Amino acid sequence: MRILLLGYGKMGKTIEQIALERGHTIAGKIDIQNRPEMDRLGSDDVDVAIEFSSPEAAFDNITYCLKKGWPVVSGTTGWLEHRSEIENLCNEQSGAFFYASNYSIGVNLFFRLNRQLARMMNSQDYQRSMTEIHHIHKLDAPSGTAITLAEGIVEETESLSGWKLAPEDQEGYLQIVSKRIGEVPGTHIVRYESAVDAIEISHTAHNRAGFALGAVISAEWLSGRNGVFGMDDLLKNLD
Ligand SMILES: NC(=O)C1=CN([C@@H]2O[C@H](COP(=O)(O)OP(=O)(O)OC[C@H]3O[C@@H](n4cnc5c(N)ncnc54)[C@H](OP(=O)(O)O)[C@@H]3O)[C@@H](O)[C@H]2O)C=CC1
Ligand SMILES: O=C(O)C1=N[C@H](C(=O)O)C[C@H](O)C1
Repeated sequence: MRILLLGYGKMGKTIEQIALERGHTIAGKIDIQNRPEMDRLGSDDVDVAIEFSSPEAAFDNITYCLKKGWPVVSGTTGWLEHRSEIENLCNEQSGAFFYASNYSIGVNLFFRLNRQLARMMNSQDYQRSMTEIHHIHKLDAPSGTAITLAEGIVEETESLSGWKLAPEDQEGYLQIVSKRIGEVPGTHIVRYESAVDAIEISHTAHNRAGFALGAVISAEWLSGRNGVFGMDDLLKNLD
């Protein structure tokens, strides 16, 4: 496939390496400096755009691609208040849009484990909390992955009605603590604490290769499909 890399930072570069290893070609590498280069690419020059840019840029980038008729795989976090607008545009254009807050297969297994544990703990008297740790360059907090985990816990827990980012803390809300340390690629910890014991589950990314591989596999999977998709569609047969 001819892949347009929209956002050529830490993720864009890792995706390029994995895409080339899997036999794909790169139709363009776009970042903030050379964005006008996209205008020179025609509808037929790109098979799929993989978009990992910034919270401020994602909405315009995805809109641009869908209007151009390019299928889009996006992993940018921190812009999801506009998600339904993008999904509507995709459907209006009969386009293809794939989104995941985290493309790592391990994290998507962790999402399922998290939900199952939350369901088991629903009627148990434990204090629930979450910590996410990322590198100091990250622009958004909490991480998109932490939000997905929190949504899973809130949906499975009758006593919770939402989440709050620390230092905000309110009864009936799951507190998420965001830490920014060095070059940490991404760690998520869910903790249940009682007077007598604690249960903790965690996922630790050792590098960005798992995210990038998942994004390239998603782009391959999206080929020939129209509609709005996510990792649950791709991993349907994983149960
Ligand atoms: N879903 C997932 O699995 C994962 C998601 N992410 C998310 O992906 C996003 C990118 O992460 P990462 O690669 O680490 O970040 P980087 O800051 O390393 O890279 C972002 C890139 O986007 C470019 N960019 C900024 N604005 C625009 C624009 N308007 N048009 C085109 N390109 C633009 C930047 O250009 P310049 O350098 O010139 O500013 C930079 O090259 C983040 O939101 C992050 O949370 C990250 C890892 C995994
Ligand atoms: O910015 C990052 O680096 C990451 N962002 C994603 C998120 O916000 O969850 C995924 C991963 O944790 C790395």
